Amino acid sequence: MRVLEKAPAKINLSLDVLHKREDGFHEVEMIMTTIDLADRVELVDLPYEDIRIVSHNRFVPDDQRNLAYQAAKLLKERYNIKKGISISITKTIPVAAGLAGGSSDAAATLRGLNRLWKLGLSLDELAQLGAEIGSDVAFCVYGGTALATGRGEIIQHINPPPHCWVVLAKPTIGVSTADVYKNLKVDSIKHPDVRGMVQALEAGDYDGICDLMGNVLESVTLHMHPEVANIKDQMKRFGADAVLMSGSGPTVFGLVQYESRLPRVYNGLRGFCDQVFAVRMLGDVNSLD
Ligand SMILES: C[C@](O)(CO)[C@H](O)COP(=O)(O)OP(=O)(O)OC[C@H]1O[C@@H](n2ccc(N)nc2=O)[C@H](O)[C@@H]1O
Ligand SMILES: Nc1ncnc2c1ncn2[C@@H]1O[C@H](COP(=O)(O)OP(=O)(O)OP(=O)(O)O)[C@@H](O)[C@H]1O
Repeated sequence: MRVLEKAPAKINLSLDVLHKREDGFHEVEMIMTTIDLADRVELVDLPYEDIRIVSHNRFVPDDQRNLAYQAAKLLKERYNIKKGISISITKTIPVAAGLAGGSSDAAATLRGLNRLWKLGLSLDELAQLGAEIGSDVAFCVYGGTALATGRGEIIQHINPPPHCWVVLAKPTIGVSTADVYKNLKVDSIKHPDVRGMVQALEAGDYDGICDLMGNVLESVTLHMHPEVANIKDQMKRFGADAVLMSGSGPTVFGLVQYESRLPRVYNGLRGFCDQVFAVRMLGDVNSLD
């Protein structure tokens, strides 16, 4: 049998860090939403007991380092599944970009294997398993729009952002999430108004959302890679309504309300960056169906 799952990227409309925890992780408060930039995960039964990763992207590991591999292994062990699986990942989401590509592939693998192996698990149960793989995986299991707290695994669904376009530009550098958190100076953070962002989303207030966008990890990544700040400036100059770095970066995204403005932002960025995308928000929780 064969199962196909879409694995969309996320952006962080707001990302705050409250403090460093005893377990080494950081306590966060962030707003995440899925966008229509997605990998494709295809799951096919194998006639022998093994987990095989097939990917034609040279930056994607094809062994136990792959988060999709870890998702399959976790389900096999937890539910004593004596079956083999081939996981083909067609990447569209740039790797190590702050867009949760690997996490979304893992989440898609959890959803897909739940169907293929008829495990009957709820999304909440899959999200709990996902949290064992990585902090962003729980959100990616549901998709949609959410307030994420804890180390990112406690998910509260909220209203999707109003209809708009998202332009993304990824510089050629890759960024290590662990390095960014390690270099964050927790005591000198200027905190974004995450709860205000929840209210703006609940009210469908596009201008409010634009005004309240903020990400405390920017200070670290922009310091390490000044070209990210340059891309932010260019995106603003070309007419995006609001511009922010996603997650630990280095991808920068800009919101554009009117389609008539999109070509100027998109084409302007193409002069600076190899990887530029213009996509829709997919912020509705049912967008994975
Ligand atoms: C930056 C974000 O992508 C924003 O959505 C997430 O906070 C990171 O999520 P992720 O990549 O799934 O993170 P994980 O794979 O769980 O952790 C990678 C590393 O980032 C650091 N980390 C991650 C999440 C968190 N709340 N605090 C941390 O300090 C830890 O050093 C950890 O070893
Ligand atoms: N399925 C996968 N796709 C891409 N990278 C993967 C995958 N599985 C494991 N990885 C490893 O994870 C690293 C980070 O890749 P990923 O694209 O998930 O980063 P990210 O978008 O910054 O994640 P996040 O936003 O959750 O911090 C890569 O360098 C790669 O070695």
